[in-house]
Amino acid sequence: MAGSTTLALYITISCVAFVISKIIISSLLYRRWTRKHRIVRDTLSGGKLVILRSPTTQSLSTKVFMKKTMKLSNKDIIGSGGHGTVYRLAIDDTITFAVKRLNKGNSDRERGFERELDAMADIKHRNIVSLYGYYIAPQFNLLVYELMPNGNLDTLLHGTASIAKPLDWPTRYKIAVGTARGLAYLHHDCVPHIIHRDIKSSNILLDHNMEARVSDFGLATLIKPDHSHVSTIVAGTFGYLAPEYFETGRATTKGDVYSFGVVLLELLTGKRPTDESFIEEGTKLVTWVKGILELKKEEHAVDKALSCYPMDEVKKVFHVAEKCLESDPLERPTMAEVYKMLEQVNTSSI
Ligand SMILES: Nc1ncnc2c1ncn2[C@@H]1O[C@H](COP(=O)(O)OP(=O)(O)OP(=O)(O)O)[C@@H](O)[C@H]1O
Repeated sequence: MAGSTTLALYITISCVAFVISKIIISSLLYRRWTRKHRIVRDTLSGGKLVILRSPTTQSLSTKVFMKKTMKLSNKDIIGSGGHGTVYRLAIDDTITFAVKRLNKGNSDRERGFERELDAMADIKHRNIVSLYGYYIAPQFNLLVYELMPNGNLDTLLHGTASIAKPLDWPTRYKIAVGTARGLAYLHHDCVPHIIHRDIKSSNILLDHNMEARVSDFGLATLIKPDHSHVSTIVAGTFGYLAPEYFETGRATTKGDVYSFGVVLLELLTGKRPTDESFIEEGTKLVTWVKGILELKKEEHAVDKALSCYPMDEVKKVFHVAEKCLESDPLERPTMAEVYKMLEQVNTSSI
């Protein structure tokens, strides 16, 4: 009898200790979270604004932020995509943000929003666009990013008259290395690892220094090490998707490597992956370049807008792209290897 009373006592003490430790751990985690974030409830719109603590947001008045955000209009639009509209938000002469607005009512967008938050909240890297905060309201959600003054790579490479002069080779090379560095960080250094799933030139933004920043994590997948993600729908952008993705629907880091290979070809050739001339000829950028590389005639594929470039470097970058674009994903290098190979193309310029 005494034995069973002692046992009951032990079980009770263990349960109480377990519950207390859970409460302590939860409150410590909450305190850590609130130290990193600043939460403001906006009673007018019924929304919740979360500003992530950073040197840029330190002096930011949330009242001013909300007031200016609510006044955003069509004249402030800097871009739009499948997941929302992006506005330029100027708080004052020194503080500007890019605000992505996602309308509610579409569950895909909701999922995109949550994925983007999960994927981005803790990432701080020189080649990834920083998230400064977010706003959740009944009618719409907002993501607040650092503003990239030089826009996106797609416009810089393929845009029309508004672009003053074509990108020179050192800038293209720097963008290639920076993007590879950012992607290698997502694949290998983030916990959990992140598959971007929508690498394309319009998702590579340029800062004031023409340093590449990977953006748009709307389709990103968080994966545990050594696992790949299986999705039931084919997502991503036509022209950039790895061939195996159409068959398996499986998003893998090697799928991102393939898409990055397509971006390298855009930088080298100045052509879009779905250029009209390819469609007319029943081919595509990847097939066209592979044919030229087999003949060892790289100079025929180089962007005509590049007036002066070191042929040996260009050839090496074509070679890296070729490896990224292997049909068999197992033959493709990892993003860390791609970054290393690119870095070695010109050791003096980085
Ligand atoms: N932080 C930013 N700074 C400057 N411009 C930005 C920023 N974020 C997005 N943009 C601009 O807004 C455009 C739209 O961005 P968004 O991520 O919504 O869509 P997308 O990548 O073009 O298309 P999709 O979402 O369909 O893949 C970008 O191409 C870019 O030009």
